[in-house]
Amino acid sequence: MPAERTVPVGMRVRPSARRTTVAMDSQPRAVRRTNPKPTKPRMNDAQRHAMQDLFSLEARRRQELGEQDRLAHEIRTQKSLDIDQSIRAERLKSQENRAPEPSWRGYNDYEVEVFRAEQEQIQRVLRAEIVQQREQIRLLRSAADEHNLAHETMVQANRTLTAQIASLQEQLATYDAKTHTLHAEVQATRTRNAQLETQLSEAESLRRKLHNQVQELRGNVRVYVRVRPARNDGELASITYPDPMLHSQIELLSQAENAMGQPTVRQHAFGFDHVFPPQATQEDVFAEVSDLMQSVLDGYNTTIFAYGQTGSGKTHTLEGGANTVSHKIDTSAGLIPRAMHMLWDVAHRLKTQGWTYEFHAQMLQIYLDQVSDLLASSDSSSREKHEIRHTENHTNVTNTVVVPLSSAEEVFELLERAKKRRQVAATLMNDRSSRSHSVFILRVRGTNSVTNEVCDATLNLVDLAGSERLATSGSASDPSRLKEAQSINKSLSSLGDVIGALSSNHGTRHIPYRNSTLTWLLKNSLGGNSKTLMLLALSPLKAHMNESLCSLRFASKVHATHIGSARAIKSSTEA
Ligand SMILES: Nc1ncnc2c1ncn2[C@@H]1O[C@H](COP(=O)(O)OP(=O)(O)OP(=O)(O)O)[C@@H](O)[C@H]1O
Repeated sequence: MPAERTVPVGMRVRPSARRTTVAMDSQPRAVRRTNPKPTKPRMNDAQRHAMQDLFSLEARRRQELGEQDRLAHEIRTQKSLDIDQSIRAERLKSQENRAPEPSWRGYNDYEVEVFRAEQEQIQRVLRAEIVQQREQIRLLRSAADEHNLAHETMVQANRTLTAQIASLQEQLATYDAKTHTLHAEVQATRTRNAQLETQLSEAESLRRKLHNQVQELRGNVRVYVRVRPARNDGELASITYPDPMLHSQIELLSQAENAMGQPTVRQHAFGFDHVFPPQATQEDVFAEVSDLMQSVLDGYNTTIFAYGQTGSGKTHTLEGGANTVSHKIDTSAGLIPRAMHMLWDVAHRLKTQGWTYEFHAQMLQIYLDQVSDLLASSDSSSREKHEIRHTENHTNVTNTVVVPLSSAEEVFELLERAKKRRQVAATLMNDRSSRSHSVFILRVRGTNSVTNEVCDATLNLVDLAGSERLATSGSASDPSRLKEAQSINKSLSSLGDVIGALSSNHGTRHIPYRNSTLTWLLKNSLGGNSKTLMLLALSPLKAHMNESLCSLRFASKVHATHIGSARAIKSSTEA
């Protein structure tokens, strides 16, 4: 195996390696010089292989080093080429810009200068970018802050609204529950009210029924008292109504003197079927009278007479402020128009049970004890003589106008016609005082096509002349007024006599109906076969206290009268 080794082409041998080679070469020569031919050391195969590996490793290492040197050389070469190229480019650029020639200090300085300039330029650009970025970051942060703040506010507002919604929902639920409870309560109250109304209505019907029974047992004379409201026309009397629930009592306090001549107060208490205080309306009064209208359709003769001193409200109660324009019932309408409307209404309802009713009206006046016809023409009235005739159940007055009525409204025209003919004269107590008795007579005939029943009844509504005494009315000084007052008082006292006789009559005693035209006309209405209502009108004034007491005493007498039980007048069309 040779001691020299071959170096690959292009591979530079390092000095150390060369030295090693020299040492290796010199040593064997010296050995060769000093020693006789040495015996070749023998290497075994393993050593030989190790050596071969060593050599091949060394060869590879050297090859790699040479390769690295070659690459480094190429890079340097390339770099110097690049620098030359950039120098040429810079020269061209400077020539183009006519910039002063750079002060050359060699390639390295120039390279450093260019590099520094580039770096400074890059730094400037980067700094500017940094500044821009910072500004953008600052703006973004500020926007983010604002956004965060707005978000926070919205979150807060949202939280508040959510809380409010929850609270409102809670309130709503409470209200719902309350409403539900209230609905249930209202429903229960309505049911209870309906029950109470039914009970009340039943109780009212029972009350009226029992009341009618009591009236029939008492002989069918009812007495109602009505005190008219004050009209600023004087000092008020002391009048009280002790039983506001039953409305049946009235008490008056009067000034008097005792035996010693000292002033004392006297109490006068009266009881009637009903007492209406001044605040009672026309409707209230009619409500207590309306059952009598049903009695008329059932065939009972019925008489209502208004009694009381002048100006106490008799005409107002019976006729009221009749609405002559529309002929409708308004609040001031009195008993007569209301009664007519009710009769027509009930008659209309009874049609379904086969009843057909006919109505005929008359209006008479008794003035100076003479009957006259308020519906007759003015000429005939003065000439005609009227005679009162009684059959068993009915009373007829000859030569009087009987008007068939086809509607309730027609009665307003009759009242107007009658009012014009009624004798009205001025007195000291009432400047439109009615100096005559007026009688509205309604004949009712009902026939039933199913049962063939016939009902005949008469309704008398009597507006009596003022009951005042001669001294207080001022009639004494005027002969014609005196004659009127005497006639009025005579007929009213005859009425009292008849009622007195009826109350003490047991079927044997003579009843003085003929003592006055008034009592004779009302014979069938007072005699026991009819229902009678006396409506006493009272003045509320202290100045009329004595007249009021007289009227109350007379009404008490009537109230105490028993004149038998009324019976309906019924027959059959088949008879
Ligand atoms: N209840 C009342 N409400 C309102 N005003 C009333 C009432 N009663 C009577 N008046 C009024 O009192 C006045 C006299 O009443 P009215 O003419 O009815 O008395 P009278 O008793 O009929 O009198 P006379 O016997 O003189 O005819 C009238 O103006 C009437 O309107």
